[in-house]
This record gives sequence, structure tokens and C-alpha cells, in this order.
Amino acid sequence: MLSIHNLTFQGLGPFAFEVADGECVAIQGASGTGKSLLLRAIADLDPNAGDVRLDGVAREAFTGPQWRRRVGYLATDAGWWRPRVGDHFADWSAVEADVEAFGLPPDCRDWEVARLSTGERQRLALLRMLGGGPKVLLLDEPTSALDEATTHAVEARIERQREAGCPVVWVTHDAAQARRVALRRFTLRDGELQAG
Ligand SMILES: Nc1ncnc2c1ncn2[C@@H]1O[C@H](COP(=O)(O)OP(=O)(O)OP(=O)(O)O)[C@@H](O)[C@H]1O
Repeated sequence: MLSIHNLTFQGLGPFAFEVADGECVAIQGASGTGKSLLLRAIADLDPNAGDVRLDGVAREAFTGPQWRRRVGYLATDAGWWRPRVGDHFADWSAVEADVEAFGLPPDCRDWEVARLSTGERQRLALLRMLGGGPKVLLLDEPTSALDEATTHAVEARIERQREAGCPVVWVTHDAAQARRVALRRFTLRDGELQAG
């Protein structure tokens, strides 16, 4: 269970919501309303204040790196720090099946990051994040650059993660996707999360 109380950042909030184990919550809202900032505050990547807990344990109990290993944050444009794709994966064999399911060729392991298309980058960043074994997923428009078939493959993969018990917070501009992936949906509007 991910629980958030009194979370404030950049003049927004306080936000309070909980995401149960095995639950996906979708967050929609107009561009610039603070959806990415909200995910980044939960991941403790930017200055923020508030009570954020995982399974009842406050994030202050962890070091920053420990917290961010537990909380899998997928940015809209995730960073890469080594020249080749495979260099970012501790165990490539663990993601081979997903690589294929995501429509990527096996030899993409040897590709240079610089050549990746936006959609390739997005799929591989998701797999890299999942490879770290996160306990919670914070997804910022994880399929924004993908075609319909690949979008469904990614949704299915995240669904598996959710079914395994992972709480998921999914930011999307796609209302149909929000309905597909989440039973509980919020819109970030006027600095607050409104149901629906
Ligand atoms: N580091 C920063 N310093 C100051 N303002 C910021 C910073 N990062 C984001 N903002 C501003 O905060 C607001 C919310 O940004 P955010 O990226 O969370 O929007 P969003 O809801 O995710 O938008 P989109 O749907 O376009 O991705 C925007 O007006 C943005 O310009």
C-alpha cells in the first residue's frame, strides 16, 4: 500500500490518497497542472514535504537511493547514462521475453542509446525500471509515443505487475486508457485531485 498525506510541493497541495496493493489509480489533467511534479514528489526527486509511506513505513526510514529503488518512477523522457542499451540492465536475460513482447529485436541490447527512437526509448526505459524490482510504479505517460498494438503490450505488462501486488499510479492524457487500466481515476485540477 502506498499512502500519501499532506504532500506539498511547488505551492501545490496538500495531496492525500492511498493506492492499495494490486490497485492502479489513473491521474489525468490538463497540461501543466502538476501531474509530473506529483509523481516526482512521491519519488522524492524534487523538494517536497509530507507523509509518504510504503506498507506503513515512512520514506524517511530509507536513504534516498533505497527509496527510489522501491519506488519505480518512469519519467516521460527517462535519462540514459551509458552508451549502449544493454549496459543499463544488470540481467538482460530477465527482460528478453518482454523485449520480444514489446516488439523490439533481441539485438537491441547492443544498440547505441543515441539511435533509439522515442518509442524504443520509452519501452526500454520501462523495462529498465521494472528490472530494478520496484515495489510501486509511478508511470508518467508510459505509452505516449507508442502505436496501438505496442500500447496494449505495455498495458498488459504493467497489468501483470499490478496483479502481482504492485500499487500503480498512472498519469495519462488518454481517457480511454485511464478507463482500461484503472478503476479509480482522478483529475488534477486547480491544485487538487478530483474524482473522475
Ligand atoms: N523545476 C521547476 N521549477 C519551476 N516550475 C516547474 C518546474 N518543473 C515544472 N514546473 C512547472 O510546474 C507546472 C506543472 O508541471 P508538470 O510537469 O507537473 O505538468 P504536467 O501536468 O505533468 O503537464 P503535461 O501534461 O504537459 O506533462 C508547469 O507549469 C511547469 O512549467
